[in-house]
Amino acid sequence: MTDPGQMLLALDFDGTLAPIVEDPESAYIHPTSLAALRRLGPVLGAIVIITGRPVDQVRRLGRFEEGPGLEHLVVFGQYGAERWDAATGQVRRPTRPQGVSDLAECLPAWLEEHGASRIRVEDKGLAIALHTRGVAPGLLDELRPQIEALAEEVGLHVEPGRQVMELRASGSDKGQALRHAIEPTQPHVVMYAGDDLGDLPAFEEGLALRADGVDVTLVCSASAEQDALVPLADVVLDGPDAVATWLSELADSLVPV
Ligand SMILES: O=P(O)(O)OC[C@H]1O[C@H](O[C@H]2O[C@H](CO)[C@@H](O)[C@H](O)[C@H]2O)[C@H](O)[C@@H](O)[C@@H]1O
Repeated sequence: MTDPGQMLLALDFDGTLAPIVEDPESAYIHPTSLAALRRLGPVLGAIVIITGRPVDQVRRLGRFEEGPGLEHLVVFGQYGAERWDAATGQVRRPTRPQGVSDLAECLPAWLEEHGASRIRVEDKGLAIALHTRGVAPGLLDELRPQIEALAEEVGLHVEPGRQVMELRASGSDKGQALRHAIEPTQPHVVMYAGDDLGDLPAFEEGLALRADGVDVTLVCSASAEQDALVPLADVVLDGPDAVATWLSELADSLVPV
């Protein structure tokens, strides 16, 4: 069996470690996943979270610092633009792009003008997310051409997700984040789990690593909402509950009792 010290476990947050809920502020990590990660932390070569969330938010919702085991966790936030290293406490947080400030200024009037004031706005500093869960399902798809035009006007691009569209600067994605994550340890085994379109670049990076001889397992946290990762996945699990069971079984198999 491969030495667990040669393994890297990379995980998306929303829809994979945390169940999808209406309010993004209360999407806490699944307790069983957290318990499994605390057991795996001391034995695996590396555990990284690669998320669209800001690092500060995912640190709070992930409860990683409320107990032992994850002292070496690294979180790549905002699709890799931000990075937090638990071991050093260092945070890389770029300044807010001008386009995001411009967007924040014109967005309330734009939403009003497009009959879309029900859309919930999440300002993430480096990006602005437009959410319709629970308020206006389908509205983002209807307005997609107009949202793309707005993004272009302020020099941003659209990152679509599960009942969300984020307007953010180009220059980072989860594939690049995964590449950066493996650099320090050059693991022989890489496991990546995700659920949404934003995870596709990481899956593609996983396939490239596999072609280079790395033992890669791609895990899809499946939902009725998004199936884009299914054809590329080695393992398809039924959402965050099943991911929690998978992580517990991984811990049972790798961590000495
Ligand atoms: O890369 P991720 O960790 O998956 O983050 C992607 C976005 O997830 C969040 O939105 C999603 O989860 C919400 C809470 O469950 C849900 O209400 C929403 O419909 C989902 O799209 C988050 O709010 C975004 O900022 C993240 O970028």
